[in-house]
Amino acid sequence: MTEKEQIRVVVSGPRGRMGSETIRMIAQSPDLDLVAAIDHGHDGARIEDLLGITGLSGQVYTEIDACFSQEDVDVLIDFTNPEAGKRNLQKAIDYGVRPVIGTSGFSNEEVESYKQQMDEKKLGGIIAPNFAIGAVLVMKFSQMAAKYFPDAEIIELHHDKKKDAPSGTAIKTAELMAKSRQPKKQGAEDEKETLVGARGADFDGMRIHSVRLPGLIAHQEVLFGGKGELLTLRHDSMDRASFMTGVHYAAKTVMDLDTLVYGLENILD
Ligand SMILES: NC(=O)C1=CN([C@@H]2O[C@H](COP(=O)(O)OP(=O)(O)OC[C@H]3O[C@@H](n4cnc5c(N)ncnc54)[C@H](OP(=O)(O)O)[C@@H]3O)[C@@H](O)[C@H]2O)C=CC1
Ligand SMILES: O=C(O)C1=N[C@H](C(=O)O)C[C@H](O)C1
Repeated sequence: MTEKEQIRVVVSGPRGRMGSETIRMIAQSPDLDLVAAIDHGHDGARIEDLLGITGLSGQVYTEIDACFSQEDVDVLIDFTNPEAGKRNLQKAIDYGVRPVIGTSGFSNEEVESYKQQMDEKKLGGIIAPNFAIGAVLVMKFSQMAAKYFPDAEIIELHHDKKKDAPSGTAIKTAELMAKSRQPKKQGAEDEKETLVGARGADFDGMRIHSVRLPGLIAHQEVLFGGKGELLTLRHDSMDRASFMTGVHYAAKTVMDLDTLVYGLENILD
């Protein structure tokens, strides 16, 4: 691809909070071209009519096969739900389209099986639980800190329309921390919950707490306790624009990858 060529992008979940933000980002990015959108309704509609934004190119497809066979597509960006996201990712692999998946809810086993297929095809792609640079840095810093502070708890806080709990970001953070942390069951040996769920979810002995409130967007705190000290790492997404630098970077970077990467941190310099 020459520098002047645009990357041809399809967005799945165009009416959603993240999908519509992604479309606005693409419209402002000279290196990206919005080719089409995948929705589960509105087949054949113009994307600009669907979103009420003038000047957008491309039409809506309800059938991803029809979209990928009729349009020339480089990259699929998916912000839907776990079921649709997995279906769309598989279709992208089948058609040789590079996936950029922001949808949460992929297990490590699923990521591995998609990676094997993509390795065979030498197809680039990314699944990223969080595209905000600050959130990715908190994950990295948490991994560093967990080596020295095995006593840690994660509190993730999101808007009350979020369907999954805990967040994909919290799970990925805990996975990274588990790589450097000595295994340890968090809390008192003989602690008992007098109200079920009071101590949150258990990940490898660490606790994860999910808060859902109107007014929130996406936030995470990782607390580390040691003798006489407390370390708190916190990230706040106050606007969904916070994810767009990472989404844009991922859409460009997958063009030069020949495998599936799990986590934005693995493609940052
Ligand atoms: N990686 C990251 O940085 C981020 C990831 N996320 C994740 O992205 C996902 C979406 O979040 P968000 O935008 O807030 O959610 P929304 O519910 O606002 O958007 C999801 C959209 O997908 C649509 N949809 C459902 N099924 C299909 C389908 N089969 N094909 C096409 N579109 C479909 C929904 O339509 P309808 O409402 O009609 O069902 C809806 O418009 C979540 O998994 C969330 O966790 C969110 C923020 C950042
Ligand atoms: O649903 C959201 O909003 C978010 N979902 C992702 C997650 O589950 O981690 C990323 C971010 O936290 C926003």
